[in-house]
Amino acid sequence: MTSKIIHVAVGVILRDQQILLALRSSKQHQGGKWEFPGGKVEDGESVQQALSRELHEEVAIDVTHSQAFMQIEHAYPEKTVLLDIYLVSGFTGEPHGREGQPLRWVTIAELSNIDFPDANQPIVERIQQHFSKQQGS
Ligand SMILES: Nc1nc2c([nH]c(=O)n2[C@H]2C[C@H](O)[C@@H](COP(=O)(O)OP(=O)(O)OP(=O)(O)O)O2)c(=O)[nH]1
Ligand SMILES: [Mg+2]
Repeated sequence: MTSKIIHVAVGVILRDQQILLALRSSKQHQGGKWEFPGGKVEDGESVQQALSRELHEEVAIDVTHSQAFMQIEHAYPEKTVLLDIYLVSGFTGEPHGREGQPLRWVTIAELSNIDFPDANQPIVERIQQHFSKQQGS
């Protein structure tokens, strides 16, 4: 078993106070779960370059505004991932699943009821905190 940590660029894509999710295919690691679109950072790429590339490849959007949000390291039995999560608040194009994967928009409250990979629980909590503070201020 390899001890290499897999670095993943993850986009929390926002539009009209909703967030875009994609269904991971049954053949993928954590298949059948909903995810924030994204993928592995390749050698020589910055995380933001990887984010832009992955979101273009997976959901056909071009990122125009993103900001670092949080990082999570999570050990699954078979691999350890470092999720590098960005808020994507500006993009061009209309999202669609370019790899045939279903997409859905959910409200921030609805995130609590989604079947995500285990690593994602702290992301959901942080998003909900972040946006409840913003609304209250
Ligand atoms: N994109 C994404 N990956 C996540 C999330 N939560 C989580 O544990 N992961 C894990 C699952 C995978 O082990 C890894 C991401 O890999 P990926 O399958 O998206 O990578 P990729 O797009 O480069 O795909 P591939 O070319 O290897 O098929 O991170 C999430 O919300 N979004
Ligand atoms: Mg991916």
